[in-house]
Amino acid sequence: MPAHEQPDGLPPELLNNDPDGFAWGVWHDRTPKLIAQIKDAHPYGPAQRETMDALWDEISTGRMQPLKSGAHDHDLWAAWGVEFFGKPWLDTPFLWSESYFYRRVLDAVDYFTPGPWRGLDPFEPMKAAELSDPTLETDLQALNELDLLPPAGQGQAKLLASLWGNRADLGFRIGKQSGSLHPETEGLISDHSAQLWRHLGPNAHVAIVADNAGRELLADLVLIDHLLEHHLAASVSLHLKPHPYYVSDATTADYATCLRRLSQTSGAATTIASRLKNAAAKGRLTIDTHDFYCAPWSFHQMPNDLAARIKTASLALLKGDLNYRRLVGDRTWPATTRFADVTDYFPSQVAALRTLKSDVVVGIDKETETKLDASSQEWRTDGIHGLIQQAAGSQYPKVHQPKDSCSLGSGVE
Ligand SMILES: O=P(O)(O)OC[C@H]1O[C@](O)(CO)[C@@H](O)[C@@H]1O
Repeated sequence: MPAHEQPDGLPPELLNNDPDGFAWGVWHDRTPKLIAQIKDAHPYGPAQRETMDALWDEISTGRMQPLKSGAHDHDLWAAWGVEFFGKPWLDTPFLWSESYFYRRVLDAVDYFTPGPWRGLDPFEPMKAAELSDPTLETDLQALNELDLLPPAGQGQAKLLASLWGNRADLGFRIGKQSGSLHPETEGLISDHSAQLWRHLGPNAHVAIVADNAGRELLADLVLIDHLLEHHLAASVSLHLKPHPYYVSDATTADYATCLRRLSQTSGAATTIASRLKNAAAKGRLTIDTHDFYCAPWSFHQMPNDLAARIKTASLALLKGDLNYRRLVGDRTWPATTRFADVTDYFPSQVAALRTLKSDVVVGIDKETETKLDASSQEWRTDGIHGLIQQAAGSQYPKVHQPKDSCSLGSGVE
């Protein structure tokens, strides 16, 4: 057995404690900056500020603590965190701990606590700033020219816009220069888009598991409209986060805000917004969510009720880096591992649209990997490279089986 493999045949999970790993920079560089930004963003009182500072102390010098005892989901996290609480944050898995960090932020700002701060999205000012960026108006006006292309060309352009919209991720940009943006296909290191389109048609039901609000969600909405308008889907369900997460992840409130923003630009954008509202009114565009979308586990542990809903989709389109980590497992997979091999447990046909922002990647051919490794680019994490991957079907042998689905405790869907 190769040295990097675990006895169950899976490569090890990515942890936080590798100074050369991507997670190291997230904890040492981005996290303190993000905490400072959240404290700046709202007129929080001393208790919330002290709790935020204590969280940073705990991460940087202490051991991981459970949620405060009154939290509605205290027991759930207590069970989920049993092997991690009491350990230094750096000694825990990256996927698990980053998710828990965002839960602790909501705790610190009293997001779920009955009282005046309940329900205030700590990341809202950062999301709002993106929607009022003056360059956004020019980008939305460009939709008018797109209308002049033949439908297939429009579709491909909108698919790529939805992919590259994932570059505009607020959490990821903290502490980074905004890298030079590649036009369209430059930077695309794996492209199964032709295969992806083959799953679509007049009777298709598409589930889009969204990632970020702002520019990315706007691009997703434009793509959804295209699918519905051009008979590439009979219906679309848009899966959003049940509460704020990973800074810019889209919630229902963000969806409503983005639709409003679309309708504020005259021409094609307004037309798209009104068609989408119409599709929502007719039930062709539905919104879905599940607490599991903010759980710290990979999709191998997707609860049965969510899996049953996803299973009705002809194609599930998973957006972004975090959904990709959860789909393939946040592990040290060789980059040449087949995408189909690590995703065939998923309840439906699945495609990933992801800008690479963290270490894990699969489905890259050897030649491309060698070329990228030889370049001076940090191609796995620089937020510039992207992929569109789709498993051709289940003709490959299963590499691993889904684990038991996770329990979300009582009171959850
Ligand atoms: O918004 P996305 O594309 O899911 O990216 C989130 C990524 O950003 C990070 O949080 C880094 O800041 C990654 O750990 C994470 O996978």
